[in-house]
Amino acid sequence: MTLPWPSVTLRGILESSKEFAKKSVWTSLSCLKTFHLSSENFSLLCLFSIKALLSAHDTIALKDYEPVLPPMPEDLPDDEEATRIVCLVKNKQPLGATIKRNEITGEIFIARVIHGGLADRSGLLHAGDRIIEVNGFPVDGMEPEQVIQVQARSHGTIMFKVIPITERPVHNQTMLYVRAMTDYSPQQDPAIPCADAGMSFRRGDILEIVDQTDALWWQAKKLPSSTACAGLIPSTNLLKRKQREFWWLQPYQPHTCIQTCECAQFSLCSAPLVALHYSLSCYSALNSPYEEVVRYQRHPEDVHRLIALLGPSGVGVNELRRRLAEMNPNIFQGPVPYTTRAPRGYEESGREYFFVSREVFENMVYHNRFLEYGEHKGNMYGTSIESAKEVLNNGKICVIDIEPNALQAVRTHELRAFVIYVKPPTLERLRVTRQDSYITTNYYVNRPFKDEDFQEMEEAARKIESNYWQFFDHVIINDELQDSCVELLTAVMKAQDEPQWVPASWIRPTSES
Ligand SMILES: Nc1ncnc2c1ncn2[C@@H]1O[C@H](COP(=O)(O)OP(=O)(O)OP(=O)(O)O)[C@@H](O)[C@H]1O
Repeated sequence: MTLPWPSVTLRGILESSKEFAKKSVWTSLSCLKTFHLSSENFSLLCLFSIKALLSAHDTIALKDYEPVLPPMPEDLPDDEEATRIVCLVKNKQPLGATIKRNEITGEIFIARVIHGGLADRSGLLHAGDRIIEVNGFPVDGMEPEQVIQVQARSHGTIMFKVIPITERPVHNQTMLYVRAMTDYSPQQDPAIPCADAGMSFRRGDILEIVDQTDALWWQAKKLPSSTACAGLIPSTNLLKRKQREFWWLQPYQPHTCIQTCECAQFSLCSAPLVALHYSLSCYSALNSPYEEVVRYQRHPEDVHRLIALLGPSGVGVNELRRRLAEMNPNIFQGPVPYTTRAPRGYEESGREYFFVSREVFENMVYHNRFLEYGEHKGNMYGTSIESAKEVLNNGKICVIDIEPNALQAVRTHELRAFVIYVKPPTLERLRVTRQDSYITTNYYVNRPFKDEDFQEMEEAARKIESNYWQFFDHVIINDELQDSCVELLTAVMKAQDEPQWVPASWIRPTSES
């Protein structure tokens, strides 16, 4: 689709090319004179330059440029500067603007112009402009849907007569990048001004917010972005409001489609607020539907980022962590855990475990010094923040496995965890790959996998994904063990050496922190 050109512009191209040719000739001549070339060379070069310029001019002048725009209307009103005629070339792309009607006066206005869309790129239509005519049809008093029909009927070009907004508000847009903490589908949102102009996203997606001028509807692009055109998404405040309403009004029903809304991308701006389904299962999604992020690359002299592995029981988190440590124990290391059990003969405090009394352990729990802790056969076990930091301060890469409830404790400024989710492959692939593997459960140590184990693993994975997907920096499907080890090593090195999106609060204070 080509850019919409106002009719004056094509003519302008021809005029400016002639002007350019003239100017270039004079510039060339004066330059050559300045360099005191011999009169013979000077006249030769002049000849070449003139020939080339004239030939370029002739080529441009002989060409027919498509499409041919309609002539400008002759009956333009006297107060001409008050109105503007805008001709856009129609193609399959939507116009990239929404309209609204003043319910008292019946006047039609441009409600918003979508960033990077056709109207925006023309630079000729702006939010607040009043539309008087579309293709010669006066639109005052029409319903927005009727206006859409008028513009939909036109072929080739579409002409708007508008009264430009007198004082366009100046918005100093600051670039904002966020990680979506919830799913959103404009097609399931009856409140969106125009579903076709909306942009869907999933938890964990990185969004570039290109326009926050509207308090309710922001414009954003999903990264990495292949499109120039932004889409509408609910603002933080709007999502929070909907989440609160939904929280009070409805029992949790996953993925309920309440109502679908059809509308062309040129539609009424305001719509009634209807309670929506958003994933509310995660506490932090309720706190903030978007997490502000920044691009962060670890400085080679900084401590490494913590690597946190997470997955359903039996998927192979320990196996992968063990193999990674074996690859190079000088680089990869786990933190030394704490326990209240008595040391065995060969064990040394600070090597296998830190052996501490229950009183000391409970004191550490009280002061939030554990990333995770639990009780097993009457003894307490736990991984402390200090143990992880000690590995990192020694210049090594600390690799730990965590339960989902430790996510908040590791996603901090001091540990800067890179979270890797280990996902089971399909049931068929589990049956094939785990034929010679053994599982340890609450009741058995090392017994062969059964089909029920695989089903439980799949079910646990579904729950983890539906609640925590937004926190995963990388996902490994643990199918063939060897491939997973290679993928893990690659991801771990990328986390340390390549730029990553991290919460902005890790780098600088934010309004949320
Ligand atoms: N890709 C794989 N192919 C075959 N066997 C695997 C694979 N990954 C792990 N295993 C095996 O599956 C078994 C369970 O793995 P592991 O103990 O690492 O699970 P886990 O995720 O740490 O579970 P838990 O948290 O319950 O300890 C082990 O015998 C391990 O060798």
